[in-house]
Amino acid sequence: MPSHSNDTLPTSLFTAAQVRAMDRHAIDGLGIPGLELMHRAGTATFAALRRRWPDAKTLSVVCGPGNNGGDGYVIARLALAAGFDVRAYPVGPLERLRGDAAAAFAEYRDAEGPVLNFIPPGFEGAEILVDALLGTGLDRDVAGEYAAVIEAINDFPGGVVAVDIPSGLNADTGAVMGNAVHADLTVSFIGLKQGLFTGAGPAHCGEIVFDDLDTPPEVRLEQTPSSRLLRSGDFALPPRRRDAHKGQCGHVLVIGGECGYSGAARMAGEAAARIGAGLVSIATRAAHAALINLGRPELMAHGVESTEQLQPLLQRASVLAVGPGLGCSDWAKTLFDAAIASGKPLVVDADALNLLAEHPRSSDHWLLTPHPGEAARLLGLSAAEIQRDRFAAVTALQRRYGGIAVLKGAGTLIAGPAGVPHVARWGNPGMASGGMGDVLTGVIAGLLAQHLPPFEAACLGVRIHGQAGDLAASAGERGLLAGDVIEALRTCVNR
Ligand SMILES: NC(=O)C1=CN([C@@H]2O[C@H](COP(=O)(O)OP(=O)(O)OC[C@H]3O[C@@H](n4cnc5c(N)ncnc54)[C@H](O)[C@@H]3O)[C@@H](O)[C@H]2O)[C@H](O)CC1
Ligand SMILES: [K+]
Repeated sequence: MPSHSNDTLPTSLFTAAQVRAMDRHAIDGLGIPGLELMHRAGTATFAALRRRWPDAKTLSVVCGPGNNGGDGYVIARLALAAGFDVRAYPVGPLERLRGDAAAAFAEYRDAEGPVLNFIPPGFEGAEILVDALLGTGLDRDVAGEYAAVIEAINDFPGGVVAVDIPSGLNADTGAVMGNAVHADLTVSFIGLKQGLFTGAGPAHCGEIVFDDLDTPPEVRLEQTPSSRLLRSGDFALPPRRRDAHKGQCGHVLVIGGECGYSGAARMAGEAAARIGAGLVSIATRAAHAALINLGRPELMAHGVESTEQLQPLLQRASVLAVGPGLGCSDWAKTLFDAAIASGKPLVVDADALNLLAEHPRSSDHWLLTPHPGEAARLLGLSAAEIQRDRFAAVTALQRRYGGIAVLKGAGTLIAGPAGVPHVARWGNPGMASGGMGDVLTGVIAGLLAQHLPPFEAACLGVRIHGQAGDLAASAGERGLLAGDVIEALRTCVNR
Protein backbone atom coordinates (compact mmCIF):
# COMPACT_ATOMS: atom_id res chain seq x y z
CA MET A 1 0.00 0.00 0.00
CA PRO A 2 1.30 3.50 -0.81
CA SER A 3 2.16 5.88 2.03
CA HIS A 4 3.35 9.34 1.26
CA SER A 5 3.91 11.94 3.84
CA ASN A 6 6.43 12.66 6.49
CA ASP A 7 4.55 10.88 9.24
CA THR A 8 3.03 8.02 7.33
CA LEU A 9 6.28 6.82 5.76
CA PRO A 10 7.63 3.76 7.55
CA THR A 11 10.24 4.60 10.17
CA SER A 12 12.49 1.65 9.27
CA LEU A 13 15.21 2.51 6.77
CA PHE A 14 17.50 0.08 5.00
CA THR A 15 20.54 -0.17 2.72
CA ALA A 16 20.31 -1.19 -0.93
CA ALA A 17 21.79 -4.59 -0.13
CA GLN A 18 19.11 -5.19 2.49
CA VAL A 19 16.35 -4.24 0.04
CA ARG A 20 17.85 -6.50 -2.62
CA ALA A 21 17.74 -9.30 -0.02
CA MET A 22 14.07 -8.45 0.57
CA ASP A 23 13.46 -8.75 -3.20
CA ARG A 24 15.10 -12.18 -3.13
CA HIS A 25 13.09 -13.22 -0.05
CA ALA A 26 9.85 -12.22 -1.78
CA ILE A 27 10.79 -14.03 -4.99
CA ASP A 28 12.66 -17.12 -3.78
CA GLY A 29 11.23 -17.40 -0.28
CA LEU A 30 7.61 -16.49 -0.85
CA GLY A 31 7.33 -17.49 -4.49
CA ILE A 32 6.19 -14.09 -5.73
CA PRO A 33 7.46 -14.00 -9.33
CA GLY A 34 9.97 -11.20 -9.99
CA LEU A 35 7.91 -10.09 -12.98
CA GLU A 36 4.86 -9.82 -10.70
CA LEU A 37 6.85 -7.56 -8.35
CA MET A 38 7.91 -5.54 -11.37
CA HIS A 39 4.29 -5.20 -12.49
CA ARG A 40 3.38 -4.03 -8.99
CA ALA A 41 6.27 -1.56 -8.95
CA GLY A 42 5.18 -0.13 -12.29
CA THR A 43 1.55 0.02 -11.19
CA ALA A 44 2.45 1.80 -7.93
CA THR A 45 4.63 4.33 -9.76
CA PHE A 46 2.07 5.03 -12.46
CA ALA A 47 -0.66 5.51 -9.83
CA ALA A 48 1.51 7.95 -7.85
CA LEU A 49 2.34 9.81 -11.07
CA ARG A 50 -1.36 10.18 -11.94
CA ARG A 51 -2.15 11.38 -8.42
CA ARG A 52 0.52 14.04 -8.73
CA TRP A 53 -0.19 15.09 -12.35
CA PRO A 54 -3.84 14.10 -12.97
CA ASP A 55 -4.09 15.99 -16.27
CA ALA A 56 -0.89 14.68 -17.87
CA LYS A 57 -1.27 12.78 -21.13
CA THR A 58 2.27 12.56 -22.56
CA LEU A 59 5.04 10.56 -20.97
CA SER A 60 8.67 9.71 -21.75
CA VAL A 61 10.37 6.87 -19.91
CA VAL A 62 14.15 6.46 -19.73
CA CYS A 63 14.92 2.77 -19.17
CA GLY A 64 18.26 1.43 -18.02
CA PRO A 65 19.71 -2.05 -18.62
CA GLY A 66 18.42 -3.70 -15.44
CA ASN A 67 15.28 -4.22 -13.41
CA ASN A 68 14.90 -0.52 -12.72
CA GLY A 69 14.57 -0.21 -16.49
CA GLY A 70 12.13 -3.12 -16.38
CA ASP A 71 9.94 -1.14 -14.02
CA GLY A 72 10.10 1.66 -16.57
CA TYR A 73 8.78 -0.55 -19.40
CA VAL A 74 5.88 -1.62 -17.18
CA ILE A 75 5.06 2.05 -16.53
CA ALA A 76 5.29 2.82 -20.26
CA ARG A 77 2.92 -0.04 -21.10
CA LEU A 78 0.41 1.05 -18.42
CA ALA A 79 0.52 4.63 -19.70
CA LEU A 80 -0.05 3.39 -23.26
CA ALA A 81 -3.06 1.38 -22.11
CA ALA A 82 -4.38 4.49 -20.32
CA GLY A 83 -4.26 6.45 -23.56
CA PHE A 84 -1.05 8.40 -22.94
CA ASP A 85 1.26 9.41 -25.77
CA VAL A 86 4.31 7.39 -24.68
CA ARG A 87 7.96 7.18 -25.71
CA ALA A 88 10.45 4.75 -24.19
CA TYR A 89 14.17 5.54 -24.42
CA PRO A 90 16.41 2.51 -23.74
CA VAL A 91 19.84 3.36 -22.37
CA GLY A 92 22.56 0.73 -22.50
CA PRO A 93 22.48 -2.17 -25.00
CA LEU A 94 18.96 -3.62 -25.34
CA GLU A 95 20.47 -7.06 -25.85
CA ARG A 96 21.76 -6.82 -22.28
CA LEU A 97 18.19 -6.91 -20.96
CA ARG A 98 17.69 -10.12 -19.00
CA GLY A 99 14.97 -11.96 -17.16
CA ASP A 100 12.11 -9.86 -15.82
CA ALA A 101 13.35 -6.68 -17.50
CA ALA A 102 13.48 -8.41 -20.89
CA ALA A 103 9.96 -9.76 -20.30
CA ALA A 104 8.68 -6.28 -19.38
CA PHE A 105 10.29 -4.84 -22.50
CA ALA A 106 8.68 -7.57 -24.64
CA GLU A 107 5.27 -6.83 -23.11
CA TYR A 108 5.73 -3.14 -23.97
CA ARG A 109 6.77 -3.95 -27.53
CA ASP A 110 3.84 -6.37 -27.92
CA ALA A 111 1.60 -3.44 -26.99
CA GLU A 112 3.27 -1.59 -29.88
CA GLY A 113 4.92 0.85 -27.54
CA PRO A 114 7.24 3.32 -29.33
CA VAL A 115 10.96 2.84 -28.62
CA LEU A 116 13.29 5.71 -29.56
CA ASN A 117 17.00 6.30 -29.34
CA PHE A 118 17.85 9.04 -26.90
CA ILE A 119 19.13 12.03 -28.88
CA PRO A 120 20.36 14.99 -26.85
CA PRO A 121 19.08 17.44 -25.76
CA GLY A 122 16.16 15.39 -24.83
CA PHE A 123 12.55 14.50 -24.58
CA GLU A 124 10.55 16.93 -26.68
CA GLY A 125 6.79 17.03 -26.22
CA ALA A 126 6.51 15.05 -23.03
CA GLU A 127 4.85 16.52 -19.94
CA ILE A 128 6.26 13.90 -17.57
CA LEU A 129 9.57 12.08 -17.59
CA VAL A 130 10.09 8.80 -15.75
CA ASP A 131 13.62 8.04 -14.55
CA ALA A 132 13.97 4.24 -14.72
CA LEU A 133 17.66 4.38 -15.56
CA LEU A 134 19.33 3.02 -12.41
CA GLY A 135 18.01 1.89 -9.05
CA THR A 136 19.58 -0.11 -6.26
CA GLY A 137 21.99 -1.67 -8.74
CA LEU A 138 24.02 1.55 -8.95
CA ASP A 139 27.56 0.46 -8.15
CA ARG A 140 29.82 3.20 -9.51
CA ASP A 141 29.86 6.85 -10.57
CA VAL A 142 27.71 7.50 -13.61
CA ALA A 143 29.67 8.43 -16.72
CA GLY A 144 29.41 8.56 -20.51
CA GLU A 145 25.92 8.06 -21.92
CA TYR A 146 24.41 7.62 -18.43
CA ALA A 147 25.78 10.96 -17.25
CA ALA A 148 24.57 12.64 -20.46
CA VAL A 149 21.07 11.21 -20.01
CA ILE A 150 20.94 12.36 -16.38
CA GLU A 151 22.05 15.81 -17.54
CA ALA A 152 19.22 15.83 -20.08
CA ILE A 153 16.69 14.65 -17.48
CA ASN A 154 17.79 17.50 -15.21
CA ASP A 155 17.23 19.95 -18.08
CA PHE A 156 13.74 18.58 -18.67
CA PRO A 157 11.15 21.30 -17.99
CA GLY A 158 8.27 19.01 -16.99
CA GLY A 159 7.66 16.75 -13.99
CA VAL A 160 10.26 14.07 -13.22
CA VAL A 161 9.39 10.81 -11.45
CA ALA A 162 12.24 8.65 -10.13
CA VAL A 163 11.61 4.90 -10.00
CA ASP A 164 12.74 3.49 -6.64
CA ILE A 165 15.56 6.06 -6.26
CA PRO A 166 16.78 9.01 -8.35
CA SER A 167 19.38 7.58 -10.76
CA GLY A 168 22.91 8.41 -9.64
CA LEU A 169 21.97 8.82 -5.98
CA ASN A 170 23.65 6.37 -3.62
CA ALA A 171 20.86 4.51 -1.81
CA ASP A 172 23.02 3.90 1.27
CA THR A 173 24.61 7.33 1.82
CA GLY A 174 22.57 9.95 -0.03
CA ALA A 175 25.71 10.96 -1.92
CA VAL A 176 25.69 11.83 -5.63
CA MET A 177 27.69 9.30 -7.68
CA GLY A 178 29.02 11.59 -10.42
CA ASN A 179 25.63 13.07 -11.23
CA ALA A 180 22.07 12.35 -10.11
CA VAL A 181 18.53 13.01 -11.25
CA HIS A 182 16.62 15.83 -9.56
CA ALA A 183 13.14 14.34 -9.24
CA ASP A 184 9.85 15.96 -8.20
CA LEU A 185 8.54 12.62 -7.02
CA THR A 186 10.32 9.41 -6.01
CA VAL A 187 8.37 6.17 -5.62
CA SER A 188 10.39 3.64 -3.61
CA PHE A 189 9.55 0.00 -3.13
CA ILE A 190 9.59 -2.85 -0.63
CA GLY A 191 12.06 -1.20 1.79
CA LEU A 192 12.80 2.53 2.21
CA LYS A 193 16.45 3.30 1.40
CA GLN A 194 18.18 5.45 4.02
CA GLY A 195 20.06 7.50 1.39
CA LEU A 196 16.81 9.16 0.30
CA PHE A 197 16.68 11.13 3.56
CA THR A 198 20.11 12.66 4.15
CA GLY A 199 22.93 14.41 2.29
CA ALA A 200 21.89 15.07 -1.30
CA GLY A 201 18.92 12.69 -0.98
CA PRO A 202 16.25 15.21 0.07
CA ALA A 203 17.21 17.67 -2.71
CA HIS A 204 17.11 14.94 -5.38
CA CYS A 205 14.02 12.99 -4.32
CA GLY A 206 11.27 15.59 -4.12
CA GLU A 207 8.12 14.05 -2.63
CA ILE A 208 8.78 10.48 -1.47
CA VAL A 209 6.10 7.81 -1.84
CA PHE A 210 6.67 4.34 -0.46
CA ASP A 211 4.90 1.19 -1.64
CA ASP A 212 5.51 -2.23 -0.11
CA LEU A 213 4.31 -3.88 -3.37
CA ASP A 214 1.92 -5.87 -1.16
CA THR A 215 4.84 -7.91 0.19
CA PRO A 216 4.17 -9.23 3.70
CA PRO A 217 5.86 -7.49 6.68
CA GLU A 218 8.04 -10.56 7.25
CA VAL A 219 10.05 -9.51 4.20
CA ARG A 220 11.13 -6.36 6.05
CA LEU A 221 11.18 -7.81 9.55
CA GLU A 222 13.87 -10.22 8.42
CA GLN A 223 16.26 -7.25 8.18
CA THR A 224 17.41 -5.09 11.09
CA PRO A 225 16.85 -1.47 9.99
CA SER A 226 20.14 0.31 9.26
CA SER A 227 18.62 3.59 10.52
CA ARG A 228 15.29 5.07 11.58
CA LEU A 229 13.21 8.01 10.36
CA LEU A 230 12.05 10.37 13.13
CA ARG A 231 8.33 11.12 13.31
CA SER A 232 6.45 14.13 14.65
CA GLY A 233 5.21 12.31 17.70
CA ASP A 234 8.56 10.89 18.76
CA PHE A 235 10.02 11.77 22.17
CA ALA A 236 7.53 14.50 23.11
CA LEU A 237 8.01 16.33 26.41
CA PRO A 238 5.57 15.25 29.15
CA PRO A 239 2.85 17.82 29.92
CA ARG A 240 3.96 20.34 32.57
CA ARG A 241 2.44 19.72 36.04
CA ARG A 242 0.06 22.43 37.23
CA ASP A 243 2.17 22.91 40.34
CA ALA A 244 5.47 23.04 38.42
CA HIS A 245 7.98 25.66 39.50
CA LYS A 246 11.08 26.93 37.72
CA GLY A 247 13.40 24.96 39.97
CA GLN A 248 11.96 21.76 38.50
CA CYS A 249 12.57 22.78 34.89
CA GLY A 250 16.33 22.90 35.07
CA HIS A 251 18.99 25.56 34.85
CA VAL A 252 21.00 25.92 31.63
CA LEU A 253 24.36 27.66 31.67
CA VAL A 254 25.55 28.84 28.24
CA ILE A 255 29.30 29.41 28.02
CA GLY A 256 30.42 31.49 25.07
CA GLY A 257 30.33 34.89 23.47
CA GLU A 258 33.90 35.97 22.77
CA CYS A 259 34.33 39.62 21.78
CA GLY A 260 32.16 40.26 18.74
CA TYR A 261 30.10 37.11 19.19
CA SER A 262 27.88 37.91 22.18
CA GLY A 263 24.82 37.29 19.99
CA ALA A 264 25.64 33.58 19.65
CA ALA A 265 25.57 33.11 23.42
CA ARG A 266 22.41 35.16 23.73
CA MET A 267 20.59 33.18 21.03
CA ALA A 268 21.55 29.87 22.62
CA GLY A 269 20.27 31.17 25.94
CA GLU A 270 17.02 32.48 24.46
CA ALA A 271 16.42 29.18 22.70
CA ALA A 272 16.93 27.26 25.96
CA ALA A 273 14.41 29.54 27.66
CA ARG A 274 11.95 29.32 24.78
CA ILE A 275 12.05 25.51 24.83
CA GLY A 276 11.06 25.62 28.50
CA ALA A 277 14.18 25.57 30.70
CA GLY A 278 13.33 27.00 34.13
CA LEU A 279 16.41 29.23 34.42
CA VAL A 280 19.07 30.28 31.93
CA SER A 281 22.43 31.85 32.71
CA ILE A 282 25.09 33.06 30.33
CA ALA A 283 28.80 33.06 31.11
CA THR A 284 30.47 35.42 28.66
CA ARG A 285 33.02 38.21 28.32
CA ALA A 286 32.44 40.90 30.98
CA ALA A 287 31.79 43.50 28.27
CA HIS A 288 28.76 41.53 27.05
CA ALA A 289 26.88 40.72 30.25
CA ALA A 290 24.90 43.93 30.55
CA LEU A 291 24.19 43.98 26.78
CA ILE A 292 22.71 40.48 26.82
CA ASN A 293 20.74 41.17 29.96
CA LEU A 294 19.39 44.41 28.49
CA GLY A 295 18.31 42.65 25.33
CA ARG A 296 16.70 39.73 27.05
CA PRO A 297 16.20 40.37 30.79
CA GLU A 298 14.97 36.84 31.40
CA LEU A 299 18.58 35.65 30.90
CA MET A 300 21.02 35.99 33.80
CA ALA A 301 24.22 37.19 32.13
CA HIS A 302 27.59 37.14 33.94
CA GLY A 303 30.97 38.50 32.96
CA VAL A 304 33.41 35.60 33.46
CA GLU A 305 37.13 36.08 32.89
CA SER A 306 38.49 33.18 34.98
CA THR A 307 37.73 29.67 36.18
CA GLU A 308 37.20 31.03 39.69
CA GLN A 309 34.46 33.28 38.41
CA LEU A 310 32.91 30.39 36.48
CA GLN A 311 32.80 27.89 39.35
CA PRO A 312 29.71 29.22 41.22
CA LEU A 313 27.80 29.29 37.92
CA LEU A 314 28.82 25.72 37.16
CA GLN A 315 27.58 24.65 40.56
CA ARG A 316 24.17 26.27 40.13
CA ALA A 317 23.57 24.92 36.61
CA SER A 318 22.08 21.51 35.83
CA VAL A 319 23.07 21.50 32.14
CA LEU A 320 25.83 23.30 30.23
CA ALA A 321 25.96 24.49 26.63
CA VAL A 322 29.52 25.30 25.57
CA GLY A 323 30.66 26.83 22.33
CA PRO A 324 28.33 29.46 20.88
CA GLY A 325 30.68 32.27 19.81
CA LEU A 326 33.30 30.89 22.20
CA GLY A 327 36.36 31.34 19.99
CA CYS A 328 39.57 29.35 20.51
CA SER A 329 41.55 31.67 22.81
CA ASP A 330 43.10 30.64 26.13
CA TRP A 331 40.00 32.11 27.77
CA ALA A 332 37.87 29.73 25.71
CA LYS A 333 40.07 26.73 26.46
CA THR A 334 40.03 27.46 30.21
CA LEU A 335 36.24 27.72 30.36
CA PHE A 336 35.74 24.62 28.17
CA ASP A 337 38.08 22.53 30.35
CA ALA A 338 36.28 23.72 33.51
CA ALA A 339 32.91 22.83 31.97
CA ILE A 340 34.10 19.30 31.15
CA ALA A 341 35.64 18.91 34.61
CA SER A 342 32.31 19.85 36.22
CA GLY A 343 30.87 16.49 35.20
CA LYS A 344 27.58 18.19 34.28
CA PRO A 345 25.76 17.07 31.11
CA LEU A 346 26.84 19.39 28.34
CA VAL A 347 26.06 20.26 24.76
CA VAL A 348 29.30 20.92 22.86
CA ASP A 349 29.01 23.06 19.73
CA ALA A 350 30.84 25.43 17.40
CA ASP A 351 34.28 26.51 18.64
CA ALA A 352 34.18 24.08 21.56
CA LEU A 353 34.09 21.31 18.94
CA ASN A 354 37.18 22.80 17.32
CA LEU A 355 38.91 22.85 20.71
CA LEU A 356 37.86 19.21 21.20
CA ALA A 357 39.32 18.32 17.81
CA GLU A 358 42.65 19.83 18.97
CA HIS A 359 42.54 17.84 22.23
CA PRO A 360 40.40 14.73 21.54
CA ARG A 361 38.87 12.95 24.51
CA SER A 362 35.65 11.02 25.02
CA SER A 363 32.88 11.27 27.53
CA ASP A 364 29.46 9.70 27.99
CA HIS A 365 27.82 12.85 29.33
CA TRP A 366 28.04 15.17 26.38
CA LEU A 367 26.20 15.75 23.10
CA LEU A 368 28.25 16.96 20.14
CA THR A 369 26.43 18.99 17.47
CA PRO A 370 28.86 19.45 14.56
CA HIS A 371 28.09 20.61 11.07
CA PRO A 372 30.03 18.70 8.37
CA GLY A 373 33.06 21.01 8.61
CA GLU A 374 33.35 20.58 12.38
CA ALA A 375 32.79 16.84 12.00
CA ALA A 376 35.62 16.76 9.47
CA ARG A 377 38.01 18.34 11.97
CA LEU A 378 36.87 15.96 14.70
CA LEU A 379 37.48 12.92 12.46
CA GLY A 380 40.54 14.19 10.59
CA LEU A 381 38.67 14.03 7.28
CA SER A 382 37.50 16.56 4.71
CA ALA A 383 33.93 17.87 4.72
CA ALA A 384 33.46 16.14 1.35
CA GLU A 385 34.43 12.81 2.92
CA ILE A 386 31.92 13.40 5.71
CA GLN A 387 29.16 14.10 3.18
CA ARG A 388 30.14 11.05 1.11
CA ASP A 389 28.83 8.84 3.90
CA ARG A 390 27.03 10.76 6.63
CA PHE A 391 25.79 7.61 8.35
CA ALA A 392 29.36 6.32 8.70
CA ALA A 393 30.51 9.75 9.89
CA VAL A 394 27.91 10.18 12.64
CA THR A 395 28.58 6.65 13.86
CA ALA A 396 32.35 7.28 13.85
CA LEU A 397 31.84 10.50 15.82
CA GLN A 398 29.82 8.69 18.47
CA ARG A 399 32.23 5.80 18.70
CA ARG A 400 35.30 8.04 19.00
CA TYR A 401 33.96 10.76 21.32
CA GLY A 402 31.17 8.94 23.19
CA GLY A 403 27.88 10.45 24.28
CA ILE A 404 25.47 11.52 21.53
CA ALA A 405 26.56 12.77 18.09
CA VAL A 406 24.32 15.06 16.03
CA LEU A 407 25.56 15.55 12.45
CA LYS A 408 23.76 18.64 11.16
CA GLY A 409 22.88 19.33 7.52
CA ALA A 410 20.12 18.22 5.13
CA GLY A 411 18.73 15.15 6.89
CA THR A 412 20.36 15.71 10.29
CA LEU A 413 21.53 12.43 11.84
CA ILE A 414 21.57 11.54 15.53
CA ALA A 415 23.67 8.63 16.85
CA GLY A 416 23.79 7.30 20.41
CA PRO A 417 25.81 4.53 22.11
CA ALA A 418 23.09 1.97 21.33
CA GLY A 419 20.72 1.45 18.44
CA VAL A 420 20.94 2.87 14.94
CA PRO A 421 21.21 6.47 13.71
CA HIS A 422 17.96 8.44 13.57
CA VAL A 423 17.20 10.76 10.63
CA ALA A 424 15.31 14.06 10.81
CA ARG A 425 13.41 15.36 7.75
CA TRP A 426 12.53 18.85 8.98
CA GLY A 427 14.27 22.12 8.18
CA ASN A 428 14.83 24.07 5.00
CA PRO A 429 17.58 25.90 3.09
CA GLY A 430 16.56 29.19 4.74
CA MET A 431 18.20 27.82 7.87
CA ALA A 432 21.63 28.02 6.25
CA SER A 433 22.30 31.30 8.03
CA GLY A 434 24.24 32.45 11.08
CA GLY A 435 23.00 31.54 14.50
CA MET A 436 20.85 28.53 13.57
CA GLY A 437 23.36 26.21 15.23
CA ASP A 438 23.40 28.33 18.38
CA VAL A 439 19.62 27.97 18.54
CA LEU A 440 19.81 24.18 18.20
CA THR A 441 22.41 24.07 20.98
CA GLY A 442 20.11 26.00 23.29
CA VAL A 443 17.11 23.86 22.36
CA ILE A 444 18.89 20.59 23.12
CA ALA A 445 20.33 21.99 26.37
CA GLY A 446 16.88 23.23 27.39
CA LEU A 447 15.36 19.80 26.80
CA LEU A 448 18.15 18.10 28.76
CA ALA A 449 17.43 20.58 31.57
CA GLN A 450 13.81 19.37 31.55
CA HIS A 451 15.07 15.90 32.32
CA LEU A 452 14.81 14.27 28.88
CA PRO A 453 17.41 11.50 28.43
CA PRO A 454 20.26 12.66 26.16
CA PHE A 455 19.35 10.73 23.01
CA GLU A 456 15.70 11.78 23.27
CA ALA A 457 16.71 15.39 23.94
CA ALA A 458 18.87 15.35 20.81
CA CYS A 459 16.14 13.80 18.62
CA LEU A 460 13.36 16.03 19.96
CA GLY A 461 15.62 19.08 19.81
CA VAL A 462 16.51 18.47 16.17
CA ARG A 463 12.86 17.90 15.33
CA ILE A 464 11.50 21.01 17.07
CA HIS A 465 14.36 23.16 15.75
CA GLY A 466 13.57 21.99 12.19
CA GLN A 467 9.82 22.37 12.63
CA ALA A 468 10.31 25.89 14.00
CA GLY A 469 12.48 26.66 11.00
CA ASP A 470 9.79 25.37 8.66
CA LEU A 471 7.09 27.33 10.48
CA ALA A 472 9.17 30.53 10.41
CA ALA A 473 9.93 29.95 6.70
CA SER A 474 6.22 30.09 5.83
CA ALA A 475 6.89 33.79 5.15
CA GLY A 476 9.74 32.77 2.80
CA GLU A 477 13.00 30.86 3.22
CA ARG A 478 15.40 33.55 2.03
CA GLY A 479 16.04 36.07 4.78
CA LEU A 480 15.03 33.64 7.53
CA LEU A 481 16.89 34.61 10.70
CA ALA A 482 17.82 32.58 13.75
CA GLY A 483 15.71 34.98 15.81
CA ASP A 484 12.66 34.03 13.72
CA VAL A 485 13.28 30.38 14.60
CA ILE A 486 13.56 31.24 18.30
CA GLU A 487 10.21 33.01 18.09
CA ALA A 488 8.63 29.91 16.53
CA LEU A 489 9.97 27.48 19.15
CA ARG A 490 7.18 28.05 21.63
CA THR A 491 4.51 27.10 19.09
CA CYS A 492 6.35 23.93 18.16
CA VAL A 493 7.23 22.76 21.67
CA ASN A 494 3.61 23.16 22.76
CA ARG A 495 2.08 21.25 19.85
N1 LIG B 1 12.72 -8.43 -8.91
C1 LIG B 1 13.34 -7.48 -8.26
O1 LIG B 1 14.45 -7.63 -7.70
C2 LIG B 1 12.72 -6.19 -8.27
C3 LIG B 1 13.52 -5.08 -8.47
N2 LIG B 1 12.95 -3.90 -8.69
C4 LIG B 1 13.69 -2.86 -9.38
O2 LIG B 1 14.98 -3.34 -9.70
C5 LIG B 1 15.95 -2.36 -9.37
C6 LIG B 1 17.29 -3.01 -9.17
O3 LIG B 1 17.55 -3.61 -10.41
P1 LIG B 1 19.01 -4.16 -10.79
O4 LIG B 1 18.84 -4.87 -12.08
O5 LIG B 1 19.58 -4.86 -9.65
O6 LIG B 1 19.91 -2.86 -11.00
P2 LIG B 1 19.60 -1.48 -11.68
O7 LIG B 1 18.44 -1.63 -12.62
O8 LIG B 1 19.52 -0.47 -10.63
O9 LIG B 1 20.99 -1.23 -12.53
C7 LIG B 1 21.14 -1.93 -13.74
C8 LIG B 1 22.57 -2.27 -13.96
O10 LIG B 1 23.27 -1.09 -14.29
C9 LIG B 1 24.66 -1.31 -14.07
N3 LIG B 1 25.17 -0.11 -13.41
C10 LIG B 1 25.32 0.13 -12.10
N4 LIG B 1 25.85 1.34 -11.89
C11 LIG B 1 26.03 1.88 -13.11
C12 LIG B 1 26.54 3.12 -13.58
N5 LIG B 1 26.96 4.06 -12.72
N6 LIG B 1 26.61 3.35 -14.93
C13 LIG B 1 26.17 2.39 -15.78
N7 LIG B 1 25.64 1.19 -15.43
C14 LIG B 1 25.59 0.95 -14.10
C15 LIG B 1 24.78 -2.53 -13.18
O11 LIG B 1 25.28 -3.58 -13.95
C16 LIG B 1 23.34 -2.79 -12.77
O12 LIG B 1 23.07 -4.15 -12.64
C17 LIG B 1 15.37 -1.70 -8.18
O13 LIG B 1 15.92 -0.42 -7.96
C18 LIG B 1 13.90 -1.64 -8.55
O14 LIG B 1 13.65 -0.52 -9.35
C19 LIG B 1 11.49 -3.82 -8.64
O15 LIG B 1 11.04 -2.59 -8.40
C20 LIG B 1 10.96 -4.76 -7.59
C21 LIG B 1 11.28 -6.12 -8.01
K1 LIG C 1 15.77 5.41 -11.01
